[in-house]
Amino acid sequence: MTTLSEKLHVQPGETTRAPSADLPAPSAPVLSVRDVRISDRAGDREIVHGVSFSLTPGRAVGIVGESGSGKTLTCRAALGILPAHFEVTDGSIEIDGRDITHLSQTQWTALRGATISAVFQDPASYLNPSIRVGVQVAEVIRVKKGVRRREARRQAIDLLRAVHLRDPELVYGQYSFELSGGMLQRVLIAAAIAAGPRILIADEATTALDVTVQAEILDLLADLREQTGLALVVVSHDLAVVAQLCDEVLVLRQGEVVEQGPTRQVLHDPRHEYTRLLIAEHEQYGLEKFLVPKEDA
Ligand SMILES: Nc1ncnc2c1ncn2[C@@H]1O[C@H](COP(=O)(O)OP(=O)(O)OP(=O)(O)O)[C@@H](O)[C@H]1O
Repeated sequence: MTTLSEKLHVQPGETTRAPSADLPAPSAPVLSVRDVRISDRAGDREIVHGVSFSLTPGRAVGIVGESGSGKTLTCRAALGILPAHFEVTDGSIEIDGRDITHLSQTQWTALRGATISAVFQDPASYLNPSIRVGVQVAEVIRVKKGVRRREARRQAIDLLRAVHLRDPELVYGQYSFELSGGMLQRVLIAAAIAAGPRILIADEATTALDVTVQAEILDLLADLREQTGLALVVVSHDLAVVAQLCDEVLVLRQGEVVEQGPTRQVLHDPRHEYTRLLIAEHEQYGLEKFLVPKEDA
């Protein structure tokens, strides 16, 4: 069975980022996506028709749009894990100023996890049901940081505490079936931030959770962003999630960015008919409670 390290695409040799004179200034973008186009070679069709955004540390960008609009493919391109026969056919993706669209698998292993990481929907599917969850997080730490098992265990417990799991020692020894969906997503977030990435992609990470737990996970992501300068890419079909977390939003429809701008501006004063439609659909879920009136913003 594949391990959590493999599922998170973590390879030995990835190390936690150490401060370096080579690092760009804190305000320089950690992620720049410029006019990225993604095609399906098998079907000979372009799926994503030019997406651009830029993310500096501690900022959050949201990508919203209907199912199949290309949100996940855009994220997978930034993670270097596009499905077979998909490729970036135009544009560029830079992480820390380095173009990553043509990296080899080996070059990717030095970057992924330690610089850019991700959490997806359905956290249970990323965990092995027959191994204690804490051991799986510790294994990610051991592989990434090359530390001994005892130290990896200590750091795993610290991380479980950092993602606000009550009684992290107890959780460390539990199996995935003993934990709720919200707890499992916290465990996955702990694993995703284990090597101190600068960018975290949260792709429908709260979609399967009930509203209260979803709010707690969103608070956790907001805390991480504030306290560690983590930059977030938040993919959601739920505008309320994006309204709560993101500074900027991109509205995707059929692979096309139909609207993009500061979240409040786009959600208060949508220019595109499709954005208006999305907002109308979400009003019943209480979107307005996340939107501070413009004059108070
Ligand atoms: N592994 C794959 N194999 C074949 N086609 C795919 C694959 N992944 C995505 N696609 C196609 O690419 C298009 C964009 O998919 P993507 O997953 O990026 O959409 P999305 O906006 O994230 O949708 P959802 O909200 O349903 O996840 C889809 O229409 C789908 O047909």
